Amino acid sequence: MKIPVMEVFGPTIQGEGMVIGQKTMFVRTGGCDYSCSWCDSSFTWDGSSRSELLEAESIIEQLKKIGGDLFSHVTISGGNPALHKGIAELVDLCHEQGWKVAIETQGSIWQDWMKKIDDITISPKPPSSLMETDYEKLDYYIKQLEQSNMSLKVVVFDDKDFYFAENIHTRYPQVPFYLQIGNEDIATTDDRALLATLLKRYEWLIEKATKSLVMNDAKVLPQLHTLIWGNKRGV
Ligand SMILES: C[S@@+](CC[C@H](N)C(=O)[O-])C[C@H]1O[C@@H](n2cnc3c(N)ncnc32)[C@H](O)[C@@H]1O
Ligand SMILES: Nc1nc2[nH]cc(C(=O)O)c2c(=O)[nH]1
Ligand code: SF4
Ligand SMILES: [Mg+2]
Repeated sequence: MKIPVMEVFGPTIQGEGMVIGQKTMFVRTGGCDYSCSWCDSSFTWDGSSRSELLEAESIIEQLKKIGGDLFSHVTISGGNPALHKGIAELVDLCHEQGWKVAIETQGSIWQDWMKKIDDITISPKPPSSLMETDYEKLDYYIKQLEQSNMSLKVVVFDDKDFYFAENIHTRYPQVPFYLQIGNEDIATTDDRALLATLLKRYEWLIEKATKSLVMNDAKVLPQLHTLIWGNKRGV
């Protein structure tokens, strides 16, 4: 079953969430059921770039061609990779190669192959995204993954987003929880100015978390790749 692929890149480091710092390859799929106001990967769904329809075997070939033997971990992101049934096969083939597989999704569409994933990041969207979370679907998702290595990650831009994050963490207290700073300027090429802004935002979010009783067990992170490479694509 074919999968729409926007880009395959790496090895680089996972810049976000539960396995931050992990050396990994990325497979970025096309298409999303959301359209977040601040999406840093909108080229996956806004029609500005084209995807290539690939069988899982071809994606494995691409990974080997681009990454050589310099990796043992593959992160599937998007867009929303949960749109694609064909990823079941891709995950199996990665595992046959001895690679671990991580996924980034917003938790809006369930696929049974989700249970095969080694590191699952579910990232519900706060009010600033202008998206609406379907809590019935999210409850089902979290329930299905009870036995899995899963985490929740909420991107925070403002106080309302932080309140949303507190609610998510309170609703699923048993799930490891990550706060991530939002990047408000996804177009700038001025890396130094962006770095300064992001570090200020990080300081602000740390301050919010340290003052919140609800966040006593939360982890607060920046997007590490953005601190290093700015808005560059494919890193
Ligand atoms: C591009 S999304 C793709 C996966 C999936 N659609 C999702 O949103 O979880 C990957 C991660 O980047 C985060 N992200 C997107 N735009 C961002 C921004 N401007 N600042 C910080 N994080 C952002 C998303 O919240 C998500 O956690
Ligand atoms: N280095 C790096 N880490 C990431 N973590 C999540 C990413 C994503 O776009 O899903 C991403 C990305 O694009 N690059
Ligand atoms: S859910 Fe993810 S890929 Fe889709 S629009 Fe939002 S941030 Fe972008
Ligand atoms: Mg990204």
